[in-house]
Amino acid sequence: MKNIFQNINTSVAKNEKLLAVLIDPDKMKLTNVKSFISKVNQSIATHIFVGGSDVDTGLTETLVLEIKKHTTLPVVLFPGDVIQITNKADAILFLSLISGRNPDYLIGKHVEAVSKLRDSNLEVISTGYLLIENGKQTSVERVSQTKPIERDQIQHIVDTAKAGELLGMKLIYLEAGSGATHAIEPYIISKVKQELRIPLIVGGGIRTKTEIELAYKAGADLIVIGTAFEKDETFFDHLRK
Ligand SMILES: CC(C)=CCC/C(C)=C/CC/C(C)=C/CC/C(C)=C/COP(=O)(O)OP(=O)(O)O
Ligand SMILES: O=P(O)(O)OC[C@@H](O)CO
Ligand SMILES: [Mg+2]
Repeated sequence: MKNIFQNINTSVAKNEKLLAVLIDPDKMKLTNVKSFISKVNQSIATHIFVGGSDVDTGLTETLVLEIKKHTTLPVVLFPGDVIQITNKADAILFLSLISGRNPDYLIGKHVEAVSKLRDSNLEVISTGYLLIENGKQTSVERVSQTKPIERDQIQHIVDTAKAGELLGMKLIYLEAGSGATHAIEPYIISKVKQELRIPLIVGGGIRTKTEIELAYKAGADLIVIGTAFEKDETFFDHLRK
């Protein structure tokens, strides 16, 4: 048992900040995994997330197995759909898209997922997932057919996150979307964090060390970065342990 959620909570209590590298099974070549993960291992990353908005069947499991050959970091599924579930990972963010009003992404996919989760050893971590408007349409918006919350609707963002906590969700994830033009702004992070007692994940469009530091300072407990590493692996050099 890996106790991934418990370890996140312990880090938050000690004010130790966490960083997840997001690997998209659609974009990562299996032959590149070894060298990519060796860079992850030498960096301040604490978690590896695996997922995409739109991934073909089977790709996720093969990728997770390859990643696990090269690291002891926890591998957490961050699935856009049920077909991305594999029990070869350590945990799954059981996302409910609470910024939207599509029943399939609030509860429907979850019911479908149970037959796969029932017999697996995956640690299931209930996560309230909020898509925030970032200046361009995101894959999540397209796939889920939902509208993100406008950036200036601060109270609605805060109330949605808090509603997730009150429903018993274990984590809240503020998502600007992969490759977002505007990452979640620090003042939004800090408003949400002030209201929450549970850990806060922030991702989408974060590309620089300064943006990472500002997001941590505002109250992000765990930051997720995918595109910046996909585009330029030298970014890892700025994030050495
Ligand atoms: C309950 C299960 C198992 C599945 C549904 C889970 C839900 C509700 C997901 C929310 C909506 C969604 C499509 C999320 C995708 C999350 C994700 C992996 C984003 C990262 O992918 P991108 O990087 O945006 O994808 P591209 O790079 O393909 O654009
Ligand atoms: O790819 P980037 O823009 O880093 O976004 C990471 C993640 O939050 C997307 O779901
Ligand atoms: Mg992506």
